[in-house]
Amino acid sequence: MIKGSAGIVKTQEYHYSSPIVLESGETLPSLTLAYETYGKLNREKSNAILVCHALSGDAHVAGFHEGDTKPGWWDSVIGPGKALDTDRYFVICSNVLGGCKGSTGPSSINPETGKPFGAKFPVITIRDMVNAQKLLIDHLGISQLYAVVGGSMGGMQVLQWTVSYPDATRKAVVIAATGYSTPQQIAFNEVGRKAIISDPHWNGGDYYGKTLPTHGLALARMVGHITYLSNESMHEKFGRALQGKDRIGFDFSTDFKIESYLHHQGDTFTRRFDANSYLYITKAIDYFDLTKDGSLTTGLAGVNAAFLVISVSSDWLYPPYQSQEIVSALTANDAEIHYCEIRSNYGHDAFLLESGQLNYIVGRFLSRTVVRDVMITDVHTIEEGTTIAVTARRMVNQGLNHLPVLSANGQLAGIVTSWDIAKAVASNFLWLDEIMSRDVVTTTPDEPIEAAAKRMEEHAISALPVIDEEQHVIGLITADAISVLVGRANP
Ligand SMILES: CC(=O)SCCNC(=O)CCNC(=O)[C@H](O)C(C)(C)COP(=O)(O)OP(=O)(O)OC[C@H]1O[C@@H](n2cnc3c(N)ncnc32)[C@H](O)[C@@H]1OP(=O)(O)O
Ligand SMILES: N[C@@H](CCO)C(=O)O
Repeated sequence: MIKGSAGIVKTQEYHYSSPIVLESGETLPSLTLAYETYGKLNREKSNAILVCHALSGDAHVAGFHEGDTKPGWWDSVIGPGKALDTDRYFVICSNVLGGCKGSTGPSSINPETGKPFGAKFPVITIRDMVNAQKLLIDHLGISQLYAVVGGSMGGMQVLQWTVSYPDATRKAVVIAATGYSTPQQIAFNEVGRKAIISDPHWNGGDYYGKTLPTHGLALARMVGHITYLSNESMHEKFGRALQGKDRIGFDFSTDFKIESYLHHQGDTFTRRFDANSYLYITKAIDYFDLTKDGSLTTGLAGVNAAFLVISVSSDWLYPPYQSQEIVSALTANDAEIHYCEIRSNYGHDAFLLESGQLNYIVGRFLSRTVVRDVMITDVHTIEEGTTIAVTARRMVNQGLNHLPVLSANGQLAGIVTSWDIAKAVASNFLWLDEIMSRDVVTTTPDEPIEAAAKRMEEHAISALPVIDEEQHVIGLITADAISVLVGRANP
């Protein structure tokens, strides 16, 4: 497969000018979201994928800004032929509410005072971030997303989407995330926040246009960055190698490469990130908790999407057991769920680095079509014991070629086709039970579409009832629907 670039992109802005009530009960007077899009929205508006970014990401997820040599932060998985294939999908990414890359956040001007919000910005949550994204998606005229995808805090937003708006996305990809923040995660975030707040230049959050609290922010990033790596990857990358010297200095200057590396990560971060945004976004992460009455199963009870959950073997910040808890909760709720643990030494940041594994796993999940995706759910049925005359009239009036027959307890008992009816009339049969096929070939909602199509071909039939575990008919899939699917390029 030839993998290409999403090309040159520009960040756009969406303005929402009405007040927004936040989860805290506070109100934001208006909202701006910075966003980018890649690929084309199809006519049915059914191929949109929203990418949600992690703590320090932004809307520039793929392609290049004019004149730049470095692509967006997840360019390795977004573009023609990649997992989020921009030849098929319309990919959207927006900077989160509370961020500092074009969306409304603490560094934005408060329209009521004409000054940056600073620490007067209301505390926001992951749910608020998702509500803001929903406004953007509505603005783009998309009633249902094909998928929502994200790693780390992006994965939390994905889960929140499926809970807040159960019918607004068909698929959900949750990578290196959790259903709730643990004390250990909160603890690391609090150390970062304390580092910022203890910097005298933080000045109660009022530092815009003055000296910035870079020292505190760099320290916060250093602590955070350690949690994004793994013990193995640090060994591999740095070992005990010294930085620019042959022997240890017996002083407090930089000795080891790992120290120099962390200083570099801290320093570069302060050039691209706002300290107040760091405070607000880490708070949103800490507050994230989808459990209800202490149970994640209860918290995820209303979801409808098909899920792919991915964890990373060496991630000790969001360890695989947390992804497995999401999987258990979804399984208990009968959700369609696929789980995969990536083998990687990179630690938490593997979701940004393991492009080979991610392209394969996410690409397969996104391009996989199952019966549920194309079945008709508004299925006409008829009861056993009906006369052929009544059945024939029903089929003619509704323009039906296939009619599942139900027993008195609502289970599938047989099927009748217009061809059966024609034969029955010719042979003077009176009752449906005399002519219906009792040995019905069926399918289930999660069967891959290719398997269902093959079965239809083998049995030379043109429709399959879709049944649940209790033999109730929940849909119907026709050969016509499958040929439409095969014939069109976009999902
Ligand atoms: C969704 C989102 O999260 S979006 C934001 C994602 N991006 C970030 O978070 C940026 C911060 N960086 C990271 O998180 C990670 O570094 C990644 C995942 C993006 C990239 O990982 P890698 O490709 O393995 O890069 P690595 O961690 O080795 O860092 C390379 C940098 O460290 C520097 N470096 C390496 N060794 C040393 C050293 N001994 N001393 C000083 N600097 C060093 C390199 O020069 C390079 O600098 P540059 O980034 O300014 O060019
Ligand atoms: N590198 C990621 C880690 C948090 O998931 C970020 O900075 O957003």
